[in-house]
Amino acid sequence: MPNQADHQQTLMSILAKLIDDNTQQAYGDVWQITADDSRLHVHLALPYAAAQEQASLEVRIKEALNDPRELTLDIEHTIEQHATQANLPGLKGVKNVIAVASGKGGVGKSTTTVNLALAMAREGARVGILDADIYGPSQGMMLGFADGTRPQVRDEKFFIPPSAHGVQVMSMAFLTTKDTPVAWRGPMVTGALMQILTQTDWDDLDYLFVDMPPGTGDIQLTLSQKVPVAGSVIVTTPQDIALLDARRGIEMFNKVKIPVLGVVENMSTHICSNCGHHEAIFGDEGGASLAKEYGVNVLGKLPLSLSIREQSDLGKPIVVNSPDSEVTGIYQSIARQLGATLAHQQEQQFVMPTIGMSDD
Ligand SMILES: Nc1ncnc2c1ncn2[C@@H]1O[C@H](COP(=O)(O)OP(=O)(O)OP(=O)(O)O)[C@@H](O)[C@H]1O
Repeated sequence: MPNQADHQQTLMSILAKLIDDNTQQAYGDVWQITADDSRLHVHLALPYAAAQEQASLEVRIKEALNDPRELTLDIEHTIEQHATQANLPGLKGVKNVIAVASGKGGVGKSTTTVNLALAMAREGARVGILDADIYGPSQGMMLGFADGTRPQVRDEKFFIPPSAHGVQVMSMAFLTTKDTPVAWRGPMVTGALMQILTQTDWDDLDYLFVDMPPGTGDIQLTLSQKVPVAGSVIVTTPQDIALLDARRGIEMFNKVKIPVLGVVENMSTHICSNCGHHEAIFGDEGGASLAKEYGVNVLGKLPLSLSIREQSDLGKPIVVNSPDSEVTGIYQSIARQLGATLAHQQEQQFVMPTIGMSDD
């Protein structure tokens, strides 16, 4: 009969070999077990947030350990600050900026950003959104902010971002009126955005998602050079033309040495509203071949879904409005993989200095 300590060692080695669905690698040495005659308490320490995996992990752990004792699991996360391109100084109050970009407009970049950010918050991370989509800022509307919402201002200089569903949000739309000129020239756009970015009092964020303007022109390139970004996500639809533009997006980030953490394929399949059948109208290999070509992962595929559109339009994105839906499950999985991918970028593991935001 093995003694208690040996037995616990055996259980730990079983858990170490368990595959983390978010990295497709074994979890390794991240477990602790405390036990008595009737209870087994498992502690999991992760470098990314994964609260929504609690129930499914409990089931997997129970199966793997095959131990009759009552099992409890707690998942702890510690999110590090990661390096930025060209070692740009980070933003005060923000550990990691993640740029969400698309090679062309209308592919669902803003919808993906908002749902991804909300999903990340539901995993337990502290999250913000900056709507940098200056020509069509839609984050305020999608998060249900009333027209005319304005951030509070501290010391006549710093914006305090309003929150929705636990996510801090800043948007050019909060600072402009319908009379503000929309024909911004490039330098004005980047200047205004950098100002919003650095003059917002972000409150202790693990991730700030930046909803980039669509495309890969001068504005996008300048932003990619100036905003201190830890990683990027490319949103595309599966049509060849969108994929071509997504390639340009990846190449833009490669050029400025921002890691592309993955591709999200949006409007990937059509679900028949009569029978529920999924149909890949534009083929189902586009995102995968793009990802393979550039050595990045497809983080997930979202169907063309009426509820995604309707719920965003109502100011209640699907992740908060239908938290138990299949689509929300896809966003949650994308959020966890994104956090895990950033955390495991070994070469990006340095903690960078933050710029000071003096009050004078
Ligand atoms: N998976 C989806 N299923 C159904 N409708 C979607 C889906 N994703 C986005 N949409 C809808 O498509 C439209 C365009 O989406 P969105 O504004 O997010 O695109 P975008 O790429 O950010 O556009 P732009 O770059 O021009 O601002 C919106 O009406 C949105 O609700």
